[in-house]
Amino acid sequence: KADDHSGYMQLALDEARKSPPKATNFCVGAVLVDLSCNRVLATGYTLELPGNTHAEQCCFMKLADQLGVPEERLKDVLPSEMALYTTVEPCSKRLSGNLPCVERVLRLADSIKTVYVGVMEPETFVNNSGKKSLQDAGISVVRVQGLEAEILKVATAGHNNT
Ligand SMILES: Nc1nc(=O)c(N)c(NC[C@H](O)[C@H](O)[C@H](O)COP(=O)(O)O)[nH]1
Ligand SMILES: [Zn+2]
Repeated sequence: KADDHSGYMQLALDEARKSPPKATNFCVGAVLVDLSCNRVLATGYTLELPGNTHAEQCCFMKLADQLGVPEERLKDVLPSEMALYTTVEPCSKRLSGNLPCVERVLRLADSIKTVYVGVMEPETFVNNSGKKSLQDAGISVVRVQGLEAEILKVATAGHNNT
């Protein structure tokens, strides 16, 4: 159904709420969906897994773990029709210097057909969007409207919102 997107984005937002607020990142939630059977294969939220992990990264790491492969081999075992829902667009630059999520998504470009985002990344930390590199790789980037205020409130919970 066309309105599945807000359902999955709401699910991603529920995940984001679990993320421990931090001043140096955003609290984000992500959901990986197998479109062929409309099933959630993995969820993730910022800092869910040890280290300075991002929500999208956690989805991929958890799914790779479930499928018994390293994250780098995920592209060989993923179903061919996936969608990634993430409350904030995948990062294309990280102040920590860790591998941006756009790069992680690009590795899976044969499987991930569409990335649904709740908001584009605010310019708090970096001011470039990975939208174009995703689109250049044939991945659609679609805004899911309606949850922006809630998503941003959760995302910036660790920021001194003076
Ligand atoms: N899409 C997305 N998912 C996340 O889970 C997350 N935390 C961010 N946040 C983007 C922000 O730009 C980076 O958090 C800062 O640039 C600091 O970089 P680190 O997170 O320390 O690597 N963005
Ligand atoms: Zn990221």
